[in-house]
Amino acid sequence: MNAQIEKLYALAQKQERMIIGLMSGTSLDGLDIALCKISGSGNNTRLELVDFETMDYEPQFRTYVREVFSKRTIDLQTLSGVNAYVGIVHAKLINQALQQWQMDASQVDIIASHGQTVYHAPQSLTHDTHLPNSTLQVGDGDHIAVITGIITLSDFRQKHIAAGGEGAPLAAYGDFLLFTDKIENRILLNIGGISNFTFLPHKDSPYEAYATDLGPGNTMMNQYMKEHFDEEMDRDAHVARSGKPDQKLLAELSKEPFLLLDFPKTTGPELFNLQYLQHLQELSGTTALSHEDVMATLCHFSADTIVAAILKQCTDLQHVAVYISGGGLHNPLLVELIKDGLPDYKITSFEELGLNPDAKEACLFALLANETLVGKPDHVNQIKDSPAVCMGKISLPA
Ligand SMILES: Nc1ncnc2c1ncn2[C@@H]1O[C@H](COP(=O)(O)OP(=O)(O)OP(=O)(O)O)[C@@H](O)[C@H]1O
Ligand SMILES: CC(=O)N[C@H]1[C@@H]2OC[C@@H](O2)[C@@H](O)[C@@H]1O[C@H](C)C(=O)O
Repeated sequence: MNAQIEKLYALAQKQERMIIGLMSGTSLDGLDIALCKISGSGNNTRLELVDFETMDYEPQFRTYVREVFSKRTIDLQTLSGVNAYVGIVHAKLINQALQQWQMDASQVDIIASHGQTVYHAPQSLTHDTHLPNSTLQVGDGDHIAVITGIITLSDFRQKHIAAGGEGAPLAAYGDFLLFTDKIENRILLNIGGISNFTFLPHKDSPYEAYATDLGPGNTMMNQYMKEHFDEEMDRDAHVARSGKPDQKLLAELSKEPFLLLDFPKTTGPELFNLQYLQHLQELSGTTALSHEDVMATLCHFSADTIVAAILKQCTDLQHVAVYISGGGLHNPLLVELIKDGLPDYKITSFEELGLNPDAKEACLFALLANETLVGKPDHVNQIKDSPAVCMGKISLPA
């Protein structure tokens, strides 16, 4: 037997595994690296976050990725290069993190790599019924396996689509197994570039768990800050706080058909971007707004979308608690507006559930890899409209 396959077989039989989960989101700020100790599988999964680091990207990384990021027309040579380049950069950052943690690659069993989404194209975006739902993550797993010397699982979203999903959000799989409660109906709200939530009804509830994207989280605010202030983000909402939301633009933004679709659904910056904003400013006669007022409007738009979605899911439920993770948790205005819109619900940081909110998504991929190695697809057969499958492709270091 190939020694690497033998190793994989042995890993699947261990009591517990050290798995590195990786996530790189739309904001392109850095690579989230979560070192997780995982035992069991399914409802018996135990996940301990041993170490976590966000390794910052060099500006050159952002420049290369932005050349192909959520654009309909790109240079194929660049895409091909970026696929390998992202894998190589991620592998080197893992090696650096291991050095920082004074660990040897031999102490890590598996790497679970999300890669970098460069295009997400559900049919709700393309309106093309001949082409299937599709999504593209770059950062090839073979490069990661060869450079780190660690068996790598990657490209998790393709199986989800192959089995009938949209390739996202995958959060429900981990959230359902780790955070379902006996009494509380939980909303695990993640505010990344795009906002999404997992609805976790309490254990005896007749309702089903599911995860759905909601709309923009930080992405439009980030894009606007980059374009007009040459900043990666509106740190602590200074700019948005100094402006006033414009009701005409807000009303135009709120007409977006995606917002009216039933849950679950998915989206990305392919829809919510600056060209889209410009178009709606023209439609609403608000092109003369100050940059500060546009930022205030975008922050309100993200908050309103999130509040409306939570109310839509939870209005008839009791014991609802909302746990927030993702970078949006650090935007004080956004969180304030969400709290104002949901005065009757418990709203708190996801940290209360015992896991670092910034590490949540990277941990998810570690858990998904663990399920692929030792779980069973029917561990997750109670998630609405999401196929019960194990995900990820296997790359061997040699
Ligand atoms: N102090 C802060 N003030 C305002 N916004 C912040 C702050 N800290 C983080 N953010 C926002 O959070 C973003 C990073 O969030 P996160 O890491 O969850 O995004 P992501 O991983 O790129 O998202 P996704 O996984 O959805 O693509 C930043 O780009 C910024 O918009
Ligand atoms: C296609 C893609 O990369 N989607 C991401 C993105 O970032 C947030 C939201 O949009 C979510 O749908 C998803 O990531 C998380 C980890 C998920 O799949 O649950």
